[in-house]
Amino acid sequence: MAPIPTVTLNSGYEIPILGLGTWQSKAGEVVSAVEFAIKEAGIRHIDCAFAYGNEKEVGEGIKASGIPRSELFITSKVWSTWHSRVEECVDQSLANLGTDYLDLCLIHWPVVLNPNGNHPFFPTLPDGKRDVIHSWDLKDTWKQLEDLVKKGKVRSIGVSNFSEMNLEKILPTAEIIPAVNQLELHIYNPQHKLLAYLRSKTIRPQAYSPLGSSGSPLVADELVVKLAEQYGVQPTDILLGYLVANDIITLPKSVTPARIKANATGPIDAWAKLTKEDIEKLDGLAAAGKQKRFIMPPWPVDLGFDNWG
Ligand SMILES: NC(=O)C1=CN([C@@H]2O[C@H](COP(=O)(O)OP(=O)(O)OC[C@H]3O[C@@H](n4cnc5c(N)ncnc54)[C@H](OP(=O)(O)O)[C@@H]3O)[C@@H](O)[C@H]2O)C=CC1
Ligand SMILES: O=C[C@H](O)[C@@H](O)[C@@H](O)[C@H](O)C(=O)O
Repeated sequence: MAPIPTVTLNSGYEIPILGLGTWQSKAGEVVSAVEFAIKEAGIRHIDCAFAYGNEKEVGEGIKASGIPRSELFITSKVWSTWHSRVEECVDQSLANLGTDYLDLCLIHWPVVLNPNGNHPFFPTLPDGKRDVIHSWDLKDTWKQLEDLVKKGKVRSIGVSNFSEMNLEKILPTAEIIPAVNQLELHIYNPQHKLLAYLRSKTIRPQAYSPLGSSGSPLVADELVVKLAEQYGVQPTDILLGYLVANDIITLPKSVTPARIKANATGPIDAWAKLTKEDIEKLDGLAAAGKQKRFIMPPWPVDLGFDNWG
């Protein structure tokens, strides 16, 4: 099995271009999924988050794989109720994952939720809306992450779900430029303008929900099905290969062994087969009327994204 190619982050560290997503992977399924991904599918990159509530089981899967920690790339994310307590959040992720450092740690969302509200993860106000602290300055969250790099608890730091508007809130005072911005990226939400901005700042994009999230709805797209038939590959290979061809770090989630294996190998072959014209056609689908986001939590604030809502 050929190793999955890596790309270099602005921090100098290498990251495998394909990883395994773990959001909504049930505790009872994720241990064996992670073990299988590492042992049998050549996956070395696992995308986790404190808020997913399954990092302990992900850690068990990592341990069961028997692969040395130094060969793995593990990402976690600081949840919105922990912006004022970044180290506390990261320490819990480290303990759950059974490691003493993260390869990458992200701010999960550029929205701060009340740490003293009516729920530890999703506090709400009496009107049912999320209980957001509007006065918090995102650069203070970023500074805490920079301090964790200095302490050796995290190697690279980045953001997730940040528009240009929110990146501009941290970049002027940042000592460390974010290594990545993890975003919803796929054929129906390619965010071309934001990607050009990120590249101008050396920030690498990471694609979440590359298959359209739960149930992988994007596999039914007409052009994707046509290209898959033409090249004798799976529609998922076209969806993931398209992102990899655009130099985007891609994070498909699965708890199904055959799919985990297919997602780790197929896209690299598909990437080699896709022509410039194929990529241009896939790049143009959203502008031609198929623009769609699948992940739009009810944040009661403007995130500064095009095509939100
Ligand atoms: N930063 C953020 O805010 C976010 C980050 N993420 C990250 O990105 C990851 C991926 O995104 P996610 O939203 O989970 O969705 P994906 O686009 O990865 O789709 C996951 C779905 O596709 C199915 N699937 C996977 N592989 C195949 C295949 N080869 N053939 C058919 N179906 C397949 C899975 O089923 P099954 O598991 O049953 O096999 C699951 O239902 C997350 O798990 C998480 O790590 C996601 C959303 C937001
Ligand atoms: O990483 C996954 C997603 O960001 C997920 O954590 C959120 O969409 C969350 O369910 C929410 O409702 O805000």
